[in-house]
Amino acid sequence: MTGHPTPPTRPARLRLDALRVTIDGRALVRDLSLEAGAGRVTGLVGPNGSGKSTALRCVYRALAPTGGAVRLDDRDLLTLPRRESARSVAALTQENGTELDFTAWEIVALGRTPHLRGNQPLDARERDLCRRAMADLDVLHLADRGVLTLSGGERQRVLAARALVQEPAVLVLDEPTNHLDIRHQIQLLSLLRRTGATVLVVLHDLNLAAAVCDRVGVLADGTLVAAGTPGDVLTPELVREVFGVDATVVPHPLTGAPQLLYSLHSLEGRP
Ligand SMILES: Nc1ncnc2c1ncn2[C@@H]1O[C@H](COP(=O)(O)OP(=O)(O)OP(=O)(O)O)[C@@H](O)[C@H]1O
Repeated sequence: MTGHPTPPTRPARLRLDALRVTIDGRALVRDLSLEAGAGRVTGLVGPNGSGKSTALRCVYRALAPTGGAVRLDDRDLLTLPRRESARSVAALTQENGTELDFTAWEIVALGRTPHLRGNQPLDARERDLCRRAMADLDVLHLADRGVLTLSGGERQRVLAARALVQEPAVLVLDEPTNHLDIRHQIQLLSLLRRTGATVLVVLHDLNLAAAVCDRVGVLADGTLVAAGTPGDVLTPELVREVFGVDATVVPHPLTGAPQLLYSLHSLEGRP
């Protein structure tokens, strides 16, 4: 055996092109067009039920859209053989099954599956890759633990390591900071900026989105209502209109990124 056939993938430009999802006559995503630049971090934000996860599910092919296309560079992702799209796109989502009682190491190693043939074992580079991803996410000490015994945050970090070792061209993440304490939130988001992959990430925390994203798309009721840099998009007017919340926006004193300040009175006078 002379090593594995698939070299680390280069980032690809990801384009959602008039993406539409209709289920039981209800439009969950309406003609969504959004570009995630190669090697850039693009965020998707919006209220509960606005269609963020549904759009993301089309990208990692858990759901076939009713219309439109998902393009990787100029290839139509949805017509690629599953194995090929699995090599290009890694997903960290709320529906990653970890019900099997594998060890944390085994779960992370599964990230290499799309690159392997049959029962081919990991080579030295791949084992090193797994070790480094686990160290980066602070879970190397948990390598021999069964995932079912891990806390929510520990498990989330193991799944993040699994997505990273896939060395994908595109990384899609649905609320990746779920369960994570603030230190591990910052650790994961700063890792995202360093992967070099094209990242499309759903975040609820607008301040984290402003800190990590090059561009942000805002969904409301399945429709893209704004897209641009966090500074252009995350304005008090937009937050009021889309989320129904009064926010004060100030520049972060160290980075200049917009930071939204709320108070318990931010809903006052609103239905
Ligand atoms: N399979 C389905 N069948 C019917 N309705 C669905 C289905 N999947 C999602 N929906 C509905 O579509 C809407 C959008 O759901 P989606 O999960 O994409 O929202 P979201 O923006 O990710 O929300 P959240 O912030 O709460 O995670 C919701 O009203 C949801 O109830």
